[in-house]
Amino acid sequence: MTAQKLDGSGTLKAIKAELTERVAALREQGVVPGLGTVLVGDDPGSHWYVGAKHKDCAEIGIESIRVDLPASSTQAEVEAAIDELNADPACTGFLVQQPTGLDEFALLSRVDPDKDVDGLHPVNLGRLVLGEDGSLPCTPLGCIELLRRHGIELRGAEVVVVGRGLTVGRPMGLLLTRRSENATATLCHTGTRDLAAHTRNADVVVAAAGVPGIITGDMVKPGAAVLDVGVSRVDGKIAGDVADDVWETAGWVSPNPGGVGPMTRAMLLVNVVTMAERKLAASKVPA
Ligand SMILES: Nc1nc2c(c(=O)[nH]1)N[C@@H](CN(C=O)c1ccc(C(=O)N[C@@H](CCC(=O)O)C(=O)O)cc1)CN2
Repeated sequence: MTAQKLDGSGTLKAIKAELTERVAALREQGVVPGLGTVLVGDDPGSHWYVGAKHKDCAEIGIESIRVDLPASSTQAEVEAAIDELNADPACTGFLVQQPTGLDEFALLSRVDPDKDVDGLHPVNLGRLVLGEDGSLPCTPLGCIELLRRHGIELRGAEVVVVGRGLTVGRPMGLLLTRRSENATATLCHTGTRDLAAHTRNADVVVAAAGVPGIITGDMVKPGAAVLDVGVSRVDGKIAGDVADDVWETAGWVSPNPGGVGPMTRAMLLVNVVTMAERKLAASKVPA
């Protein structure tokens, strides 16, 4: 048996087509959505990601505000760039591309929560815990949307998330256990005694440990869906958390590249457009 592909690249294309219509409707009402990015340093991967985000925006009618700063930038200089985007009315929302090599929590916390397109500001993570409206973190949201668009049922499913990082693992557990998803989520991490015992029982495995090949075929229930979130570089090539033999056991696998990465970009676009729509709706409410 060979697993079917959870096609992130194709899904990104479909989502862009849908968003193009929503952006056109906003523009007709005089609202031009704008995405800002702050990029620090010369990391080629980060440059590629930021370039791809702005290319996506251009394709669907979102304006771009790109702030690229040298690797020598201080915390204060990056915070000044954040303050400018917070105050810029042309910027619907923005993100600071990670990693920056600086105090990332301080940078994240400085972003206006209502302009936080990454959904990682402490206020937005709090809103997620409380079930209030706010931006949702792009990578875990992208995983859920990828499953939904391939007809994979989450309601009542056993989902094992491997990794407890702030950008994927922790918010993933919160998203999966919302009433709208109604999955049972288990968060595994380096302190988990028997990882395979958990993953073998899972209908869905989300591998976000950043350890190349940590999930092998013998650790997966036949027919399960396996999402490969980990991104490591081995000999200059992307290496995911999912070993090749998983394709022989699983029912569905997200390739890497071509799976969760493009979905992260798709959800970023969704967040920008949703923010612009919310601001427009709020401006119409009589005082
Ligand atoms: N502020 C943020 N920084 C980072 C985030 C984030 O969500 N917000 N996530 C990652 C990088 N990332 C988004 O910024 C990201 C990762 C991967 C992709 C993607 O489309 N990847 C392609 C392959 C690209 C390649 O060949 O290198 C794929 O998977 O097909 C987009 C965005 C860390 N930083």
